[in-house]
Amino acid sequence: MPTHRPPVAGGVEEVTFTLTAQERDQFRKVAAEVADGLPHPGLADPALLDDPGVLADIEIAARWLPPRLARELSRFRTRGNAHGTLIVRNLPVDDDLPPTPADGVAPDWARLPLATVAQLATVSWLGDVIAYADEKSGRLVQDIVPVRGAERRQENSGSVMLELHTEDGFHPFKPDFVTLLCLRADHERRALTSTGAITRALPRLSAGCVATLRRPSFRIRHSSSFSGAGAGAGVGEGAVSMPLPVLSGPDTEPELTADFHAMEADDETAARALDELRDAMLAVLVGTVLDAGDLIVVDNRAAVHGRTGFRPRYDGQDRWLRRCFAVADLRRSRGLRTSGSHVCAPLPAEGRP
Ligand SMILES: O=C(O)CCC(=O)C(=O)O
Ligand SMILES: [Fe+2]
Repeated sequence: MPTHRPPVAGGVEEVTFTLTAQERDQFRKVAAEVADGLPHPGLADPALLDDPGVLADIEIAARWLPPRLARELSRFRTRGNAHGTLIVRNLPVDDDLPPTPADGVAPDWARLPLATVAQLATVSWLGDVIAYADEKSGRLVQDIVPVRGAERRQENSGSVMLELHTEDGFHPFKPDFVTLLCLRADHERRALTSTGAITRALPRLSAGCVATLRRPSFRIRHSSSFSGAGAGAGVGEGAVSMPLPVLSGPDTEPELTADFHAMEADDETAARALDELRDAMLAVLVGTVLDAGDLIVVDNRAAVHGRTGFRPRYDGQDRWLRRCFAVADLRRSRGLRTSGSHVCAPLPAEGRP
């Protein structure tokens, strides 16, 4: 069960970048031009967008993004910031939105050409897009909506508080960046997307806690979304990762892999260290309600993210985000992908490629 109290909204102003109306129109023009040329003939499955020609066209068009935005994205990719989070407001999205899909899957990405191209163009400044065959059918751009019956799940289809987590922390090729583009806020604007950065939590941790978190004494249960409908023949629900450290890398700016719902500690000391980390994270958490056209980028190595609870109505106007991941180096996952594809095959049974 989720255990954290909601963050106080705010604290994100210093990492928020808002496009002017003129910049949004410029971006809209670039995205619309690419979108008009899609889908390319011969796409294996237009729903997946997993086509090198399409992605190359989007990447080239992304060179014409408003320069202020390109500079922000480039700076965030190379240097990061204190919150491990960048919020971009006022991105172009499609005016004529279909109803929020009740089953969690939009009819076809081509129904949302502007939002899709705008998100992929933004992502191309962060790295290479990546997806996983055993999660959301391997779609490069995934729909995140509340699903009836899944309310209490610790997944993005739920609507109770979603516990702080590293995205797909159990996966050897987990995303380096998670992007969430909002198409619709929840009715009451209660859903706060929250992030907690390790560099801000670190000064609150005891030396003993840090030393323990650097031991490979933690395992992450595979997300249940990795074994749901449409999943491949991977290890599935119930599988756990290899033992992992929570912290790795440089002393002052370590990398973080944590999940306060799905992470298991191997012993009492490790369990206490994880509790201490959670308390420290709660003290530094920042949160924001995403509105239509807002995109949050989380550096998945620097920060954990989660979401407060909200009340879906299942009336076609529910909260709707679209998610897309990037990695700094796609080649590392070559053993799990067929040539030209950005989608990783299901993990083999031992949980390693
Ligand atoms: O709904 C949100 O704001 C966050 C969802 C989330 O963690 C995800 O889709 O990875
Ligand atoms: Fe997430």
